[in-house]
Amino acid sequence: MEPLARMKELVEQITEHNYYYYTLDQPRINDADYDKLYDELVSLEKETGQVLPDSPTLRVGGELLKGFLPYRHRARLWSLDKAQNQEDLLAWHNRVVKFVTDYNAKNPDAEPLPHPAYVIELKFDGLTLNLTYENGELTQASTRGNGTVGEGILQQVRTIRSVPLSIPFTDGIIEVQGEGIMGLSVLAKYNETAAEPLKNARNAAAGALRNLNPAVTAQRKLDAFFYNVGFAEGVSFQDHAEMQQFLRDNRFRVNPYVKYATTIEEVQAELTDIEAKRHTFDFLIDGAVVKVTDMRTREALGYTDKFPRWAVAFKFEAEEAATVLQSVSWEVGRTGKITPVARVEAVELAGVTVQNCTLNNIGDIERKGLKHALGTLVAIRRSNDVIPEILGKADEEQGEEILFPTVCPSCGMELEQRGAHLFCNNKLGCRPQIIGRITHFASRDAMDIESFSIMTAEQLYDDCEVRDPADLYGLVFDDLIKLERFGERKAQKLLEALEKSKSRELAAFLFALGIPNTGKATTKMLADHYRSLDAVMAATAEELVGLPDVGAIVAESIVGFFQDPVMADSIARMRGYGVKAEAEEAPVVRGDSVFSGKTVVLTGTLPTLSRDEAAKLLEANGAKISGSVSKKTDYVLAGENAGSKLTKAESLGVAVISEEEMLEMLK
Ligand SMILES: NC(=O)c1ccc[n+]([C@@H]2O[C@H](COP(=O)([O-])OP(=O)(O)OC[C@H]3O[C@@H](n4cnc5c(N)ncnc54)[C@H](O)[C@@H]3O)[C@@H](O)[C@H]2O)c1
Ligand SMILES: [Zn+2]
Repeated sequence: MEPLARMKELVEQITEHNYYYYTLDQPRINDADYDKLYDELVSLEKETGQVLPDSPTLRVGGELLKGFLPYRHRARLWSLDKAQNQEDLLAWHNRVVKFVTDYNAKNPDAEPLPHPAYVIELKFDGLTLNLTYENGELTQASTRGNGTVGEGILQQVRTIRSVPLSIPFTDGIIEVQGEGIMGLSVLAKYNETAAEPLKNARNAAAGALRNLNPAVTAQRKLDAFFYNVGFAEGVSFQDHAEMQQFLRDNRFRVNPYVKYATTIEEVQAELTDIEAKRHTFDFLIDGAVVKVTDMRTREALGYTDKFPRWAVAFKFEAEEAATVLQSVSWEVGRTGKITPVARVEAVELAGVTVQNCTLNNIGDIERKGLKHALGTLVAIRRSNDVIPEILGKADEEQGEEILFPTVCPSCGMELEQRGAHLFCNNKLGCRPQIIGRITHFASRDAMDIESFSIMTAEQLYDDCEVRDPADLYGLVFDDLIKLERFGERKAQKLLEALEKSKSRELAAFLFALGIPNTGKATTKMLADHYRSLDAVMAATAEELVGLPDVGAIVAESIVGFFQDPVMADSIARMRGYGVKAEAEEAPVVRGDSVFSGKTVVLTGTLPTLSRDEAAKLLEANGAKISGSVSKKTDYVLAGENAGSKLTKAESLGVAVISEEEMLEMLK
């Protein structure tokens, strides 16, 4: 196709997408695909040296919605130049450095511009807000609109609790800019009871702020972060930090995640760090923004038609895509829970090919409006390190119905619905459940039965009638030797490993049992507290709820588990075979250490100690180890790739120490 014809086509398509995205808050394609079209247009314009008069590359944002009063911003609102990768970022940095060098050479008499230093902020994914304060009173709030004129949404913005209605600065008019957002936990909570669940926090925030009924906006419980003073009478700032301080002093919510860097290498390292942490924030970000800190340099650099030359948005790899939902299968887990697993048409997502997605449970399928979505386009997202999840339908088309099973796909037993989940209760006769339970029982953090794998569990189920972890202890040499791929040595080794496991301590044994809703931290705590299996088994729900990190659901799970005759019988048989499950001897505790009586949380990978070793060492010095960070935490011991616990510690002002510092403190 002729470049010009293709450009016309692209202008038309992008204009249409912009309308759906900016005006209706109902994007029809995902951002990655949109960016591809946009980039193609930009490069064609460069190649041909021509820009069509109605090209979207000339504009910021979109059309105004009728029903809102137009508002003319006192200072223009800009879009941001984009860097898709480190190379783009470096090119931007080089342009800035060159500009500053040339500028200083050309203006020998003026005070030279400083060597560029940068600030890195998160790029919040919500709706741009411009707030106007006159003599200290909030008098107007508007969307970005086309950058010059936006829509007045004062009534809507007033519903955001963190937006100040009046501020200490009362000497004239100022305009501050920020982003209206919906917290991810707020969105999840809203969706729990919503008749129509919201798919995405960005659209939820943008849609609420541009809803003509402020009562709807209020229900969404929005929040906002502010990052810029766009216009101010009689106020000027030397650098970004000073401007931020002004925002804070005037009680605007400024996001705590702000980093300063003096070299581009530091900027690059910071960007990598933010991308790794992106899922630990309770709000959506689609990148990070790098800005020159010095205000005189910003002014000298100036603006293009569309964006400031002193800032660049570093975009993260897309983590959302649309693809066809092909089928749904049902998997039985070790607790009997039935999980729907979706097969989708292969699609590229953040660098990996995705074919399977989780759907969580039947309640989730209904809540996300997916009941009739087979064969249609769905939106998928990769979150953290779990397998991708389906967010909802990607278009209006009706597909075939996803039929929910009434009997177990594996054993045929009738299923029971508990809450949003389906369960197969056939604990003694449902193969995948039993194999899952036995494999978990043998795993490293549990009974640590060496060389045991899921394959071993399958073989033992099929050929030795092992139906319960207790059956493992009844196995003899003659049973094992007849198994495929089992030689004398292997059979002997497994028997020895089983024998050895009988001495595993109580905490490991409790974890091995696989009590629903109880992880390693909880079973360890139970073992430390009760110090005997009989005492744990006799604990009441009331008693359990009084223990750290145990809520009503966990307490009920524990009590219910030990009341189940199948489990009680299994435990009795194991003890009959000689499984001890005794508490570890209480370590000798030093009372005079700095950690004595302190609560410590461990996170990330430590340079020399394993987390367990560090925890033991701290406990021997009188510390209490906890699984979650709160105001009561005294120290967070953080290693590499520390995630949300570190972020939380920083936001609560809890002391963060490294392994080296801990060892120093123990001297
Ligand atoms: N899917 C679609 O149909 C569709 C359509 C249009 C645009 N888009 C997406 O939107 C992007 C373009 O968006 P744009 O021009 O509205 O915005 P932009 O990416 O150019 O970014 C500018 C905006 O970033 C926001 N921002 C967030 N944090 C900030 C910070 N710390 N400092 C400064 N600004 C910050 C501001 O609100 C500002 O208006 C595209 O790349 C595309 O991904 C998607
Ligand atoms: Zn079953």
